[in-house]
Amino acid sequence: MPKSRLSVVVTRRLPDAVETRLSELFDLRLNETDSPMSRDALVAAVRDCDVLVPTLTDNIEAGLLGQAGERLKLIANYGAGVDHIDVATARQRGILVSNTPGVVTEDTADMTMALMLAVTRQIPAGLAQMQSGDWAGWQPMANLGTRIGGKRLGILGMGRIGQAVARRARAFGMQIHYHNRRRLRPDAEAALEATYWESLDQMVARMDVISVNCPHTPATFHLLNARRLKLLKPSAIIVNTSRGEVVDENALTRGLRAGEIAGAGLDVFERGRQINPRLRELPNVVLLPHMGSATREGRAEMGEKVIINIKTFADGHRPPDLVLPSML
Ligand SMILES: NC(=O)C1=CN([C@@H]2O[C@H](COP(=O)(O)OP(=O)(O)OC[C@H]3O[C@@H](n4cnc5c(N)ncnc54)[C@H](O)[C@@H]3O)[C@@H](O)[C@H]2O)C=CC1
Ligand SMILES: O=C(O)C(=O)CO
Repeated sequence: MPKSRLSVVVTRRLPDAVETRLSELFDLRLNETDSPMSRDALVAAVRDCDVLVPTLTDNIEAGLLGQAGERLKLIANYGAGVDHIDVATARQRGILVSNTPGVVTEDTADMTMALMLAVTRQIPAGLAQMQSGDWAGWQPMANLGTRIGGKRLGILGMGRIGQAVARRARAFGMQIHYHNRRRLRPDAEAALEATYWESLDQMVARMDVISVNCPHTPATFHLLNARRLKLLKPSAIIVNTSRGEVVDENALTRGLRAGEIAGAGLDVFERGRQINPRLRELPNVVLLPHMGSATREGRAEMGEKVIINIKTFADGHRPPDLVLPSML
């Protein structure tokens, strides 16, 4: 295949095979350091490339897009979430945005279940006993957790990942409930034996576990705010593998400390690495470093999707994973 003249800038290091394939197809520029590009480096990149491949650690905001050169025509995000990209401004400037949905679904749903079990079955506390050598041997009343079988799971955002969580949770014997922007089609709802709640307030008040799986958008920012968090049963736990901004992290921390919420399993945080320090101190909280989709297989497939999106665009067609402002 002849080498396209498209100039592609990738902001972080990607799997070797992905970088190799990109370099075979395009004029590729990599960020050799694998730390997020400085704003100056990003400005230089958008001024002088046809395609930018950012990740969620880049802030592709209106000011940056305002400095983009005429050449920039596609932002092919390496990741499903696009809340770090001003998609509306990109659209106004004639820049397409694509993402990598689907290939992150199953891994992120697996991690959602892992967090749910880690919190309800106190896995970190057990691990700590084994690592410190403090285990006193089996005791009938030690290390008691809560069974998830038979419990009510409320999924906030019943899209790809939400539905994959529902499939897994059903296999664990949980009852599936959900709140979504749009109700699922009756056949999809029936297949998951899922109960739809039009009112998020009513759903959160009745669940044993809440799983946050909607994207971060202006409409979902602090969807679980202080008022809603107060509606939760004191025995309920929250698992968030979507974006930290959907949950008011300070209000969640207060609720956990006050015993108004039983526990939380969090893969994502409202201010990135600036995690509320009080969250770290809580025994009923399991924190992970945004690793929901982090499998070698998934990262390779994300790269393949990026390549397909750029290649399709280079061939004069609409990228298959186009993100439109109306979708957000
Ligand atoms: N922790 C991790 O490593 C990962 C996190 N993610 C996050 O998960 C999010 C969801 O991913 P997918 O399931 O693939 O997306 P999706 O687009 O398939 O599903 C999102 C669902 O949320 C619903 N939704 C949107 N706005 C809503 C609102 N205001 N109220 C109620 N529901 C609303 C949509 O209707 C849709 O059904 C991504 O946007 C990303 O932020 C994705 C991959 C990995
Ligand atoms: O794809 C995403 O949105 C992530 O959060 C990382 O895979």
